Amino acid sequence: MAETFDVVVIGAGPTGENAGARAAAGGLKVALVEHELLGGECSYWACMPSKALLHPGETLWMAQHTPGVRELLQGPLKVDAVLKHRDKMVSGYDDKSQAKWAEGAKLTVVRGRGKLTGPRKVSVEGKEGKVRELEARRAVVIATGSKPRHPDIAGLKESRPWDNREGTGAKAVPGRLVVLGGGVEAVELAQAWRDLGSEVTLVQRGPRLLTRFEPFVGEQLAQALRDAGVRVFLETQATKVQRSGEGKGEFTITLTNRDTLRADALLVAMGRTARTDDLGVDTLGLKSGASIEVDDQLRAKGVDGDWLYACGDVNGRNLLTHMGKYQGRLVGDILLGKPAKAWADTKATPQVIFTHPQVASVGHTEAQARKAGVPVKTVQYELGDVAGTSLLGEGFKGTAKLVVDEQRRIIVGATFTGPGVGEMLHAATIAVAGEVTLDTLWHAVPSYPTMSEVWLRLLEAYGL
Ligand SMILES: Cc1cc2nc3c(=O)[nH]c(=O)nc-3n(C[C@H](O)[C@H](O)[C@H](O)COP(=O)(O)OP(=O)(O)OC[C@H]3O[C@@H](n4cnc5c(N)ncnc54)[C@H](O)[C@@H]3O)c2cc1C
Ligand SMILES: NC(=O)c1ccc[n+]([C@@H]2O[C@H](COP(=O)([O-])OP(=O)(O)OC[C@H]3O[C@@H](n4cnc5c(N)ncnc54)[C@H](O)[C@@H]3O)[C@@H](O)[C@H]2O)c1
Repeated sequence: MAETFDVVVIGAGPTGENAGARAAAGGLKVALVEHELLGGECSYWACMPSKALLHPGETLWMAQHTPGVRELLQGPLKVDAVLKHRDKMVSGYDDKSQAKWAEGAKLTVVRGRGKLTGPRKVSVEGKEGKVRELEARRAVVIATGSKPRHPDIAGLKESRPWDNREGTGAKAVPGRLVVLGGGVEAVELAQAWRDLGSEVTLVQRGPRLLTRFEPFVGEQLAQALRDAGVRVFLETQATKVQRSGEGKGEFTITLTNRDTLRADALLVAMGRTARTDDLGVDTLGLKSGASIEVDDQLRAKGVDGDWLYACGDVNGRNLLTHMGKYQGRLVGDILLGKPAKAWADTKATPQVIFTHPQVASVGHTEAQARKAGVPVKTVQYELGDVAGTSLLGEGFKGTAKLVVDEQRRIIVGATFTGPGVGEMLHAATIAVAGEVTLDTLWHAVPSYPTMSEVWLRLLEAYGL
C-alpha cells in the first residue's frame, strides 16, 4: 500500500529543500526523497568546499596588496589549516544538522533512491533494498541535480580522474595537477589548488577562458592565473590519457599541440549533465539522461496532467544554487495555488566566480543582448581608477561594464572583475531585475570612498 503525500520531492539538494520547505510552510504534506546527503552536491562537493578552499588564498592575496600587512606575512598558506576549514564547512560530510532542519520545516525525509513508476507515483529503494511506494495527491517535483560530464577522450575514464568530488574533497595537495576545461569549475579549482602549492596546468579548448562571459573576463583571468603561476593552454585539447601503476600512478596526458603533460592528479571540469538516468522518466515519454525541459511554471513539457515539475540543475536552465533555490521557492508557491512564474532565470541571473580577482555578472553580455535584438549601448570603466579601489589595496585593478537598452534606458547586463566585486553585484541585480531607469539610478548616490563609486563613473560615461 502506497504512503500518500500532497507533494513528493525527489532530490534534497538546495533546490529540493527549498521547494519542499515552501510547500510545507503553506500546509502541504511533503515527502523529501534523498539517496545520499541532505543538502546535495552544493553543500558537500561543490559551492561550500570550493569556496572554503578559495577564501584563504584570496585573503592572502588581499593582504599581499596591503602595505603594513604584507610585511607581516611569513610564507605560504598553512595547508592543514585550510583543509581542516574545508572539512568543517562540509560538516565532515555528515547531514545531521540538515536532517534536524528538515524536521523543523515539517518535511518527511525518505532515505533512498527515488524512481517514477507512473503518474504521481514514486518508488524509493533504500540502501538495504527495502522499497517504499509513495503517491502524490498534487505533484512530484524532480530536483535530482546534475553530474559531471566526461567527454570521450581515449583512456580518460579508465584513468579514474578527479571530478568535482575529489577536486573539492582531496585530503592532500597534489604535486602536479592538470585541469581539463576552462569554465567556472576549472578556473576556481585551478586557483584554489595553485594557492595551496600545487603546480597547476589548465587546458582549455576555446580561444579564451569563461567563454559565456564578456571577453575581457577570460582574458583578465588567464593573465591573473598565469601571474599566480598556473600554466594556461588555450585552443588545446587532451587527446589521450594514460596512467601508470594500475590506475593509481602518474598521469600522462597527450595534447593536440603535441605537448605531453605529466601529473599526479587530473581534474575533469568539462560541464555537467542532468541526473535523469535511472529515474523512470522514460516511462513518461521523456529522454533518460537528458535535462527535463520545463515551461516558466517549471512544469515538465510533454507530460500531461499538471503534476510533474522539475527545478534546479536538472532542468538545465541555470546550473547555480541560488537559481535552483529561486525555482524551488516558485514551485512551492505554485503548488500552494499562488500565481508564480520564473523570469529572473532568463534575464537577471547573477553569478560570482570566486577567483582572485573575482568575476561578478548579471543579465546579458553585450553579445547576448545584441543577439536578442536589444538596441545596445555599452559603457566600461576601469575599477583601478576609482578611489575606493586604490584604498582597498595597492595596484588593484578590474573592469566594470554595463550593457544598456538604449531605447528603454535600463541596464540589461553588468559585469565586474576585481577584488571583492561579488559583494557589489547585488546592486546591479536589483537594477536589472527591477528595470530601474538610468535617470532614477542617477539619484542612487554611491558612498565615497567605496568601489561602488564606479556606478557614478559608468553613468557619467554613458552621458548623464
Ligand atoms: C565545483 C563546483 C562549485 C560550484 N560552486 C557554486 C557556487 O559557488 N555558487 C553557485 O551558485 N553554484 C555553484 N555550483 C553549482 C551548484 O553546485 C549547483 O547548481 C547546485 O548544487 C544545484 O542544486 P540542485 O539542488 O539542483 O542539485 P544537487 O545539489 O545536485 O542536489 C540534487 C540531490 O538529488 C539527489 N538525488 C539525485 N537523484 C536521486 C534519486 N533518484 N533519488 C533520491 N535522490 C536523488 C542527490 O543525491 C542530491 O542530493 C558549483 C558546482 C560545482 C561542480
Ligand atoms: N562560482 C560559481 O557560480 C560556480 C562554480 C563552479 C561551477 N559552477 C557551475 O557548475 C556548472 C558546471 O561547471 P563547469 O565549469 O564544469 O561547466 P562550464 O560549462 O562552465 O565549463 C565547461 C568547460 O568544459 C569545456 N568542454 C566541454 N566539453 C569539452 C570537450 N568535449 N572537450 C574539451 N573541452 C570541453 C568547455 O569549453 C568549458 O570550458 C556550471 O554551470 C557552473 O556555472 C558555478
